[in-house]
Amino acid sequence: MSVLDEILAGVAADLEQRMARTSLDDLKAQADRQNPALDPMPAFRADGVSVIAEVKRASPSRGDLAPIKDPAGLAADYAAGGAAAISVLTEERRFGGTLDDLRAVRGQVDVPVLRKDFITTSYQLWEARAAGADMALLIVAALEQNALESLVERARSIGLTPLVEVHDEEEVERAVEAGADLVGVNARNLKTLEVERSTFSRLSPLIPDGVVKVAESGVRGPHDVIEYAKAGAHVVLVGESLVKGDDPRASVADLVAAGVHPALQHRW
Ligand SMILES: O=C(O)c1ccccc1NCC(=O)[C@H](O)[C@H](O)COP(=O)(O)O
Repeated sequence: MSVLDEILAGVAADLEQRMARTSLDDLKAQADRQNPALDPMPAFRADGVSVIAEVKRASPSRGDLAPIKDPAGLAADYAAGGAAAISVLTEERRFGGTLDDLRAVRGQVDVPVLRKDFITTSYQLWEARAAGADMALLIVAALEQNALESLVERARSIGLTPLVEVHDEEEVERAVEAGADLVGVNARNLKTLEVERSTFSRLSPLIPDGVVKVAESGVRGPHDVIEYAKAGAHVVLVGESLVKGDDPRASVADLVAAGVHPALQHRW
């Protein structure tokens, strides 16, 4: 079984339990009580490289990263440093996240919040909106094309901006076919879990003009922001280096400052 299949099996088992506890109608009622979702796209399309800063406790590739006792406080630091959005990993078994983390972050920051999880059902999209998310991750490798297309449509219909994640050429084609206007190239190979930053520069030219390109994984510091941006990234998504650093606010500010480097003025 691949790592992705193992993660998906655990996610499906946990989802079954939540579905037994909370009906879809209840989730929809909770979603109705939320403020309207925030649109991240204007900030992502603005000058400079936007930073999505991630709340990430652990990962399959690295094990425990940081205990993060106060996810809302961490998110507030990220936002104060200039993050355009906050990503919250809500997968429990391998990443140590929860939907409660997302609720706490939502209550603390005014920037858009991404539910980063392994979403295969519209129920999970409703959970995301009910917890206050503005965006939801859809991983092409985890979805048949029909399911991908219907989840992109469903996400939008409930106000969520879908971030459609790809790892190779075929997945780029599928994301475009599904009508994605926010595409994340994840440099982490799902088979080996190794980060290969060159994946972004290889796939970036295949993503049509007008689509916002997100470089996911492997940003160690400002230098990687500049390199991803030179290869066409409008947004970078950063987890490990931020949660392991001493000063998340300053670290995000350094990444944001790198994204307005004079060498990057050609981007849109
Ligand atoms: O991080 C992992 O080990 C991982 C393994 C399998 C699927 C997804 C995984 N990570 C999720 C992410 O996409 C990253 O958290 C995100 O891109 C940030 O990456 P990084 O800055 O390298 O922590």
